[in-house]
Amino acid sequence: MSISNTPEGTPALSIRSLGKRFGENVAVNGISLDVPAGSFFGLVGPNGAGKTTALSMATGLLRPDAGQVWLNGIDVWAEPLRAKAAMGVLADGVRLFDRLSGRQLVTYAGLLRGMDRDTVKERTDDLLRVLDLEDAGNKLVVDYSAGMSKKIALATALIHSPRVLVLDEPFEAVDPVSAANIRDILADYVSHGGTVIVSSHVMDLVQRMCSHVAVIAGGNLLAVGTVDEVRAGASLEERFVDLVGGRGNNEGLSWLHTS
Ligand SMILES: Nc1ncnc2c1ncn2[C@@H]1O[C@H](COP(=O)(O)OP(=O)(O)OP(=O)(O)O)[C@@H](O)[C@H]1O
Repeated sequence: MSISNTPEGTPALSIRSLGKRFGENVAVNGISLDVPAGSFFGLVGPNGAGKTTALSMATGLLRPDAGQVWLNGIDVWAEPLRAKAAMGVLADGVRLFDRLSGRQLVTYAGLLRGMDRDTVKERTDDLLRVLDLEDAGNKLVVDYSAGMSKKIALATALIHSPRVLVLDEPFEAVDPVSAANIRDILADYVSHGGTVIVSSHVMDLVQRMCSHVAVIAGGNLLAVGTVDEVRAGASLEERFVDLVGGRGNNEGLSWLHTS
């Protein structure tokens, strides 16, 4: 089955009983969920919830202890090359080849994907322009700010025009103008048939941007569905706090009071 022959209705991403533990610590506790093709899917959860671990397993970066993952119906761990050809990944905490310039890094990502040089050059120019990195294109990535690094990593995830984008915290450290540009790019991508899976801590952003959302905490899936289903009349932030708990732990820092 080729990617273009993916049967109608096949989820962009299917996860079944996915689990990972680090020593005694269960990071992801047998999660199952489907990400509908063409959706803008948010993954939210408190710090340490298991988001990065789950996304790393879903994208073939971290081997699961248990469970299975299919991307467009392709088993990610059985057929990694085919699955990875269909995805663009912005991973959290993965080091970039930072002795390359931004332009070289994006070019390298395109060539690695088997694209021809002219197309790579054209798309690299486009990506540097829309991500406001034209001036920094010839600077080494090691000298980039956190937000610039995030944007150039996003460019490497987009260059081959993947069917599914998996983005771990794409807005972290990114300035508001660039964030708005990235949102526009992603919304346009989804409106033309792409699927975006994005983890974020910014509930307001997820509520405005995403069609679907999953809430995880302590490695467990607490809620999943359309954003309207999950928020059930409240704001996503209120619903998140209800589901996850943890408010009211801020008593007892009287030593912090300066008057
Ligand atoms: N390589 C690792 N070795 C040991 N423990 C790990 C490792 N990676 C993650 N963990 C643990 O697994 C749990 C889930 O971490 P993970 O990074 O997936 O959470 P997260 O939801 O992405 O958090 P955040 O929002 O803070 O980025 C945490 O308890 C974390 O300490």
